[in-house]
Amino acid sequence: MWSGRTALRQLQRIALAPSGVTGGATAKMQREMSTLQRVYVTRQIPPEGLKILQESGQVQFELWDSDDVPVPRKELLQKVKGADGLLCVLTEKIDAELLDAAGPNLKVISTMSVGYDHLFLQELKKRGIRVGYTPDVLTDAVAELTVALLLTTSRRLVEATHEAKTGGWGTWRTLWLCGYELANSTVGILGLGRIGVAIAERLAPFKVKKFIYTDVAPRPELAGAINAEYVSLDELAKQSDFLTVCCALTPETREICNESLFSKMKKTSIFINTSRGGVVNQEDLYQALSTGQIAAAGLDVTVPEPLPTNHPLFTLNNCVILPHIASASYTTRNAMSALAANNLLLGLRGQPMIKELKL
Ligand SMILES: O=C(O)C(=O)CO
Repeated sequence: MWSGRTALRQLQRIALAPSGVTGGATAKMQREMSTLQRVYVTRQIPPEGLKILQESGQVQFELWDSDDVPVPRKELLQKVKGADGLLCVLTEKIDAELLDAAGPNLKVISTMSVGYDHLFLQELKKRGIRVGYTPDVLTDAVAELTVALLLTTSRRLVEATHEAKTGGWGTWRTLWLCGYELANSTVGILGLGRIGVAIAERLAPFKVKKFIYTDVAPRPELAGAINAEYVSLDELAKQSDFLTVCCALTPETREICNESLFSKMKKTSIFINTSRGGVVNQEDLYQALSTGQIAAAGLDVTVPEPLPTNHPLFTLNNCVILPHIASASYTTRNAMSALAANNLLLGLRGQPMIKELKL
């Protein structure tokens, strides 16, 4: 095992070398490296996580040294061969094909995300592969962004700045660019977890009248903190002035926001989604928005991502679309990176991870 600054610098050089290049490692160092566990990192992750891996003295890792494009699937399948661990982000499908390509050494997957719909959990369970993920550290950032998106959508900020910039700003008008306010409103949360609670805590000071939520079962331990009432999905749709989706994407929640849900919502309701695009039937949402069935929608997530610029949803003034940035603060992305790295190292040492999925 290397120790000291020279070895660390050498390890960093190897870790950060472009694919397949092992810098200027000597034969001795290469022998020592062969005792380190092998890890592939599918993205240039934020520096805190990289530093943890580099300074661990536990792993040698290669990474896809870009944040602008995901690692091509072919390259990924090649690079995971023989790896002990994989640190990935949500753009990589971790399925049977990838696990077959990796082979029997693979013991740990650590995803730098709270969502895990890109992981084929049955396959991972079958093969005894442990999974780390990054809940909690992103709750504040996601809740903040959800509130920002809700206000941007309900108070028509994108339309308003566009009008101001492009000459649409005439005289002060009595009903021009009017939207909907949170005061005295009912806010519905579809899927109550840490993020839903954090959103409600931030919205409460806006004088929301009532919080309601639905989930597979009541969650009194969470709902108590925000005084939220458990209702059916139908009631959630009927009563909510603002309906915010916070559930994970699972077979049960796929396209749960569809024509049936939108048709029960009020014409004045605002729909917000910062969870996963797959929970929404986008054709049904387009219909609901374009026919005035609901007032507006704010989406941070879509199917596919990126949403093609010629997608019909982009033609609507009452639809605000963000490029999946809910957790995108420097603090949070570094915290996610560090947690993903620590989960990986702990998992590879056979110890409990800080945040591990129960498979
Ligand atoms: O972590 C996730 O699951 C995201 O969607 C990005 O923060």
